[in-house]
Amino acid sequence: MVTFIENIKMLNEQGELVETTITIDKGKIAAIGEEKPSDAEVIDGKGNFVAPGFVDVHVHLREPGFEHKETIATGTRSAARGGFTTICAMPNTKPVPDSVENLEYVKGLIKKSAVVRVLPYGSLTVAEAGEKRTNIAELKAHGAVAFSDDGVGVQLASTMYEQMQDAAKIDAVVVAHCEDNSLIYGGVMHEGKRNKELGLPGIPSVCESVQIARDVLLAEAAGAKYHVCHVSTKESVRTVRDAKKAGIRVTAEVCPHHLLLEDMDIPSDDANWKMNPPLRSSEDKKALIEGLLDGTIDCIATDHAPHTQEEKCCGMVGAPFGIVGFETAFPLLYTKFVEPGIFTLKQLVDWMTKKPAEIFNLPYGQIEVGASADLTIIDLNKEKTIDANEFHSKGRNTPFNGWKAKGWPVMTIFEGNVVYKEEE
Ligand SMILES: NC(=O)N[C@@H](CC(=O)O)C(=O)O
Ligand SMILES: [Zn+2]
Repeated sequence: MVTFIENIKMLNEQGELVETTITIDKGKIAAIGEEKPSDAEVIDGKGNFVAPGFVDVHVHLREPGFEHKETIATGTRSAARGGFTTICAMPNTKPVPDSVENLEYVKGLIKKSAVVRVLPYGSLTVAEAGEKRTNIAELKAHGAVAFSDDGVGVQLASTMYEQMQDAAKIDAVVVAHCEDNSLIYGGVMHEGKRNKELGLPGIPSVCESVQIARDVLLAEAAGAKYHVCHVSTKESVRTVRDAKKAGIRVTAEVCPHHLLLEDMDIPSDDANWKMNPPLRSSEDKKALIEGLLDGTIDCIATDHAPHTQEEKCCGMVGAPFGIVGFETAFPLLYTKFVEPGIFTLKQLVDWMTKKPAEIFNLPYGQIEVGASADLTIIDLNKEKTIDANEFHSKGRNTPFNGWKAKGWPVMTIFEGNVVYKEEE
């Protein structure tokens, strides 16, 4: 069946919005800017903006093992509502995809219930325990998109180095949650001014940056492609910038919440403000924005990390780290950065589509003839108050509840099929 989207605007290379049409045939983009084929089913774009389906390289779907927090079905419906059509699932599940058998099991679950494309990570170590190395060549051959022990840092330099050496041989990307366990000090938020006011234990910035510094040197020695998860501090940005200047193959992501919030915004001992890495200082936030703008940071990833309300009920100490992200990412970033002219619309869209796809060598994130028909239609003028109770995710854990934002996805198309449509 042929689908024809009319009355739609897309970004051109110059970053201007131009009116166009998109013809979809057998799940692929068949034509851009052409006339309606006679037999086509028509979607009225209502003058809205069409972006490539968003690509998120850092998400937690919780299944298998933690279905009380999220399932592949709810997580991917949440992704679709946020405009995401390709998401890379972190391996901190039970079991961890650390063997071909476990990876195949996870792939089977994805096949059964995902409504958007889910690309699973393989872990770097068995059970993400940091000790025994996984066979990444074998995992890559069975479809692991990249390799990470996200949720924890790889503590031993030798483990990281040896995995990077193996990754370099097969051109796989090593993706790191950077956190030195000896520098966490039982912290639940950033070590600065606000944690003292709230009487809560702090995590110093150096806990992150020291491991990035180690890893970029290991990546240089191994000749590996290395990607840093959720960069949160100014020292981390500087370290990545210096490493890039030195020719090291490093890329980095930043999360919406680290661009939008800082530790002083935390209103009280409320676990909906607890995530790892934590919200840092206002100088850190500024450095992250500068890092994106000067190309030090390559892309935006949500780190969608659902937890139950019971787990998040009773203050930060004892609650798990993490906040949900899919259903608020684009409108918040559009409202706070594109509307005031800090980012252009093209920059924001590229950081959420083309750029992450490039890092992981994925053939997605661009609207072009022959590509998978993964599209997000966005009403840039629509304003709405964020209501966590409306989320398609099981998670309600967000610090953005009650925020007003503009630029809401109204329809998400994955492989030519509508997987999300806003209720009118
Ligand atoms: N980011 C978080 O605060 N939590 C993530 C783990 C992670 O991404 O490090 C989770 O799995 O809950
Ligand atoms: Zn992490």
